[in-house]
Amino acid sequence: MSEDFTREVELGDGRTLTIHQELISDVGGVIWDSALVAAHLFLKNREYWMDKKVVELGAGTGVCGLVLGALGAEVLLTDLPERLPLLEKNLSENQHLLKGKVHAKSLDWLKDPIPESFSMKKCRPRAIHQPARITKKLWSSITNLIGTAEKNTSKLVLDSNGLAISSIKWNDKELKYTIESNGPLGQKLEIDFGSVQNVGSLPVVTIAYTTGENAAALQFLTGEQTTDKKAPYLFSQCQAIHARTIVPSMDTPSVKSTYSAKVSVPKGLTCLMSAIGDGNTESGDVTEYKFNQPVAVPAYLLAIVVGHLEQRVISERCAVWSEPSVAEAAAYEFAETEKILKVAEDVAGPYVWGRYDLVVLPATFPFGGMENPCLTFVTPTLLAGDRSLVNVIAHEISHSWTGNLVTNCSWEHFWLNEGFTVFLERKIHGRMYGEQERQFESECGFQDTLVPTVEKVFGRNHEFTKLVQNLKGVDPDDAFSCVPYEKGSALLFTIEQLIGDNERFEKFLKTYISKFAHKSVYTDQWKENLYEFFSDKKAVLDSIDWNLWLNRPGVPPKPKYDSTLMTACKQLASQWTSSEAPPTDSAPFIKMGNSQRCAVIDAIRASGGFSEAKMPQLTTTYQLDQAKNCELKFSWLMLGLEIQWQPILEPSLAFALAIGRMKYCKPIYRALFAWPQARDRAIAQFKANIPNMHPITASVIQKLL
Ligand SMILES: CC/C=C\C/C=C\C[C@@H](O)/C=C/C=C/C=C\[C@@H](O)CCCC(=O)O
Ligand SMILES: [Zn+2]
Repeated sequence: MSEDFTREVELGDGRTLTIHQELISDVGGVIWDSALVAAHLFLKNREYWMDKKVVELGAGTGVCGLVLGALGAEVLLTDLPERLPLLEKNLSENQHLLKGKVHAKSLDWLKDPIPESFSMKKCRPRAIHQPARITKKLWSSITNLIGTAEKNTSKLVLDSNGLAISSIKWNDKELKYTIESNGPLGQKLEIDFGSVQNVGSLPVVTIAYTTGENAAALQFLTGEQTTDKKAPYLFSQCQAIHARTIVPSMDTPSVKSTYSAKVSVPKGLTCLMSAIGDGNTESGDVTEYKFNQPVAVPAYLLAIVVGHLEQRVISERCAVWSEPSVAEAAAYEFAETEKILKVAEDVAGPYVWGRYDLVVLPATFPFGGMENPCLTFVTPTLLAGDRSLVNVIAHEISHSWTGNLVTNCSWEHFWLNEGFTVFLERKIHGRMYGEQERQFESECGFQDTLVPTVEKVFGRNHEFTKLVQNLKGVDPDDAFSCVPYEKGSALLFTIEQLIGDNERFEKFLKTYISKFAHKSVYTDQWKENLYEFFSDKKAVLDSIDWNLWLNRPGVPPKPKYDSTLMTACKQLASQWTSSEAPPTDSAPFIKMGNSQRCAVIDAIRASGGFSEAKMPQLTTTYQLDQAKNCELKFSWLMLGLEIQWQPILEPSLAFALAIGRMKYCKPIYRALFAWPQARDRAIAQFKANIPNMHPITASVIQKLL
């Protein structure tokens, strides 16, 4: 919509407020309507407001401020400096209607106290009660180099979701465009080139837009919600289909493009992106950062983080960024990053991305890690203090080849990203800690993660237990699980065993990566390449039931693992499950590595029906309630929840509240919602915490209800 328009707000006493669209023009129709809805909600609760001395509204609430002013309230509106002229213009145009005083002042979001989001119990339209934060709308205009348009190109179709487009130009000429709903997947933005001649080979389209208030890819945190509780914070999560909530794009992994960006943030905050930093300049109270990503990437790998960050150098090409209070812990935890990267290059080939930095995000980050190029995002739950969870770093580093270089062409073939990456991650683990460890990690993944997910979470006939899935009409976030990771890596493990030559299989991996680098692939392309490389092993490959592995639901045939380490775990577990007199000596457990300790607890879980009576002794013998390692703590919590052991309730609620990593909070909430005695408390806790949760996490947990 590019025409200007005004909206009327009936005040209910014969007077009408006229409000120009440009007051919130930078967010356009979507938010404009929610602001009007909020205004009408305010009107419905006028008596509630009239007893307020001064109502203080956060950013983006000018419309409601006007309504309250018209009703006689004294209102103090804070908003971003660049919006004040709009606000003041609207105030003066409606001055004759304002019974109360409405003041507008510039929001200095680093210094101003966050306006108390007053407790308007009766109606809390979320769009209103956002305390003043980092600009809720990510102002941006992008210049899209569309590249050489085909001769008869007349239209460009992009994905959008909640973006407020204010103009689209070809060089300086306005282009016509339409926005059509695409259901829950957002909107289809169709730009019509037909009205202009093709000027030269590099048509440049400039789209001026802003993101919506609730862009799913973005989490805005107030200072209070960060680890250090100092400065506001912003981070993105675009995978799988959220890039379209922050940039008009071909939001599919089958399209790749380079990108550059200029980002202005308030002085004192650092901005990083999934790209190479290209310097920054300060002017006044703003710092402008420039970035360049010269390697073509799919839209889901666009990433940005803004916060009070400190850097710790690990090597010439590796560093870790975090809020100051965790900087030393992060530097220690991830000190081996360069070593892991070198092993990965040996397995997969040259590292093409230049830098490999890590940024430790606040606890609301929904995933263990996200493989954003040049800048892996990680959860603070990896800060175990003993480097016992750096397999996630090996995983995200491996994505530099499988996923970021060779990319699944669509989310139905997600296993080409994740199954291969888990396989590479464990190859690195094997190189660093021995083949038995690789076999053990692989068996844990199959036995303790894949099997319970298929059998207990989805059911063995569920579509999402297939390797290649049909996701038509499905939000990939809802289909996300360990299946592509563990079923995919188990298939590769099986093939490698059948080929009977690990070295030769690793050569195949390297060749496959080199052949499909910078491309997007689908399963049959990979399979064809496999047969080509092992043309002398056709009979062996034909012995694989491909339809069962690729297209059938359920648990696949279990590969043959070296179970030396797993057997030790199962033996210790059986001392707890089978004998009346469980062990009292913690030494055998303490001597084990963290993965083995988790395997002991998971084996007890898998035995089914572990006696509640033994939980106190198990907990104290191994001090599980004090576990610093989140993987071990999670296994213990799930054991207690699965047998509905009363003392597990409080620690489970506390863990799910503090940790936004879905690998943990989703199964914990699912178990709490299924426990009659815990359900109401868990639902109340979840709903109260939604404003502090990542939008993706909140949406996924909401669907468990
Ligand atoms: C079959 C599902 C198809 C596509 C799903 C794609 C993306 C789902 C979206 O939710 C994003 C997932 C991001 C995952 C990031 C990191 C993982 O590798 C680790 C997740 C588990 C963990 O927390 O360790
Ligand atoms: Zn991954």
